[in-house]
Parts: sequence; structure tokens; C-alpha cells
Amino acid sequence: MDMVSPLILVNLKTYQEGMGRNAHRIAAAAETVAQESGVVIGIAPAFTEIHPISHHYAIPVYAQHIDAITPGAHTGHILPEAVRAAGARGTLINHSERRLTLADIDACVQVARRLNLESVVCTNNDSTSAAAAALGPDYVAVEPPELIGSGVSVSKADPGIIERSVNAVRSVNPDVKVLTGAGIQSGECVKIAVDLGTCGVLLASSVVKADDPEAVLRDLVSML
Ligand SMILES: O=C[C@H](O)COP(=O)(O)O
Repeated sequence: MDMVSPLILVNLKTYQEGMGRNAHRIAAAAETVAQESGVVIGIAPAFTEIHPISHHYAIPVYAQHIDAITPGAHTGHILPEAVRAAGARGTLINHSERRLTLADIDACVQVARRLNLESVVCTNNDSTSAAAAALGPDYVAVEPPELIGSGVSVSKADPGIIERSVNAVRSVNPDVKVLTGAGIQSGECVKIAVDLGTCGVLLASSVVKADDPEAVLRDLVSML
């Protein structure tokens, strides 16, 4: 593994199992496993949970999206300054379930940089990973959309997309770290991803929908 610490980033999406008390249960599990293992485990809860989660737990909290707006007359948007003030360490940008234009992604990366928010730009293949890397985010997270929420792991079903994305990102901007996601569910999936050159994984359903999220998280970090 590289010098960079691996990141396990758990996106709670808008799953019922990731709201309210459930979000706290997952955050507490993440904090316990992070402390035990020394692996950084982040959580991307619903916007309304960013403040309570970031103020109760030591784990890094991420927004699921930001809009590249400045304070002013906007309605129904996510103000990056507000996300930062609520305690977010970083933000997803262009998640497969919240796609943006290239110009919007660029603007979001720039505003995140200005506010000292870590930017995690999601992509769907190696070409878009290269394009995202050119914008200089902290992370590119490649996720084949057809495997998201499928229970079939990208690490096993499509390791080539991980390898190609790592190479594409390195060739464009070696400072950009790569994550991968879609169907990640075990320590073996994480190890394959890291062995292919990523700095960790972005995942959701295997933790959020688990009866015992702590046990799944413990397995996810077990081979790091
Ligand atoms: O943000 C997380 C990804 O979309 C992966 O979701 P998944 O782990 O449920 O496949």
C-alpha cells in the first residue's frame, strides 16, 4: 500500500436504514471500527444529518452533493459554506445518482478547494476518471453504474475498470487519489481495490442495509 492512508467512505444515500437513529448507529459503528483498526472510515449522511453526526463522532463526515453557488438568492440549493459550517470534512460531487455537467463539476471542485472541503468526484469509467482528474479534485471515485447497489462487487466483476482508471488518473494528475465503488461488501473486495492502486472504496448498501453494520465494517478493514 502507498503512504496514503486508505479511506472507507460509507454513503448513507437516502436509505431509510441510514436516517436518524440508524445514521447514529452506523456512525458509532464506524467510529468503533476506525479506532480499533486505525483505518479512516468516513460517512456521507443526508444533509440534515451532517451537523448531528459531525458533532457526535470523530469520524470524517462528507456531504453527498454541493451546488457551486455563493450565499445569496438561491432556493433549494446546497450551499457549500453551509455544509462546511455543519461540520463536513468533504463532499461527493457528481455521484451517479446526482449527475452534474462537466462545467458544474469544475465549479464544485473549485469551491470545495476554496473552502478547504475535500472533493470526491464520482465517475463512471476510465475516460471520465481522466477528465475528472484534470480538474484537480482530492479524489476520483470510479463506480460502474450497473453494479451500484447490485450486490456484485466491482473488484471482482470489473477489476479492469479500476486498473484503467488508476492509470488514467495517474497519467493526468498523480496527486489525485482514486477510490472505487459499486457492490463493495468484504475485506477481500477492499484488498483487491487497494492492490490495484486505489486509496480505498466508496460504498453504501452492504453497510447501510446490514443487520450488523459494525461486523461488516470490521470485515471491510480486515485485510488492510
Ligand atoms: O456511493 C456509493 C456507491 O454508489 C456504491 O453503492 P453500493 O455500495 O450500494 O453499490
